[in-house]
Amino acid sequence: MQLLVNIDHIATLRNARGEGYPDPVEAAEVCEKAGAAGIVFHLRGDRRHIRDEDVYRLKKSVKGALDFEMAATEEMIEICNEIKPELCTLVPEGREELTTEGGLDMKKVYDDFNNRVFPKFKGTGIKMSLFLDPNPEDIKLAHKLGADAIELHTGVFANAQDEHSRKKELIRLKEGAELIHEFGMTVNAGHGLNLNNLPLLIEEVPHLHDISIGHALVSKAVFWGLDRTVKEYLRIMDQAYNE
Ligand SMILES: CC(=O)[C@@H](O)[C@H](O)COP(=O)(O)O
Ligand SMILES: NCC(=O)COP(=O)(O)O
Repeated sequence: MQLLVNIDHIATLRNARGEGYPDPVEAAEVCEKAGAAGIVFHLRGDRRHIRDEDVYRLKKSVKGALDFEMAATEEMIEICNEIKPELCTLVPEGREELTTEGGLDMKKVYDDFNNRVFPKFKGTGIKMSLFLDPNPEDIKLAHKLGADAIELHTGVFANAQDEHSRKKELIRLKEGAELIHEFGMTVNAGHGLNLNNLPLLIEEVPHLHDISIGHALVSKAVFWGLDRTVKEYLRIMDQAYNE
């Protein structure tokens, strides 16, 4: 299991004043030095945070895993194929949304992904991941499509308002992870994770590989600094895993 830090919101802060700081590439360097295994970014169609030049600079600078999150548009496919990250995570993207609101609906996207999207990545060496809710039907279709990995959407678990709904979603995530693993795909997870909910996820959900965390980690770093914050995430991941 490894921590990948999403640096989108370093760019949000930079863009708020149109200055060149804080620099997401410098943030990525600090996170890797603190022990993160890699970096995640979401290049959105509206470029609200990460911009094209960040992506090219990240490609040059990041030493560990690079996870390129994107909508499956022709524009993004072209940039991703040029960058050749280790992992490409396809996510649904709504222009008006504040953040990604759910996983891909595989029934809706299957034909398009099968006929248009996946063929464009064939032979590139880029591993393909799909951002999904823990629905068995979606996971089965992702396997049929030939995905290498599934990133389980942990937002419902993270935002659960009461113990009952949190436990219910944890069971779905656990069963989802087991199914993904049975199919031989890598189990990744992310969205809305923080220092409070992460230990429970790790204790209950098996086979986790990449855990990607952005907004809460960057927010905590405003007070603690990135180095201390990344090290604290790594410490609690280690503790929860070994409990
Ligand atoms: C796929 C996912 O859960 C998040 O990485 C999300 O795509 C991040 O996007 P924002 O950073 O714009 O919220
Ligand atoms: N894929 C999830 C991610 O990169 C970070 O999501 P969040 O922690 O910003 O919600």
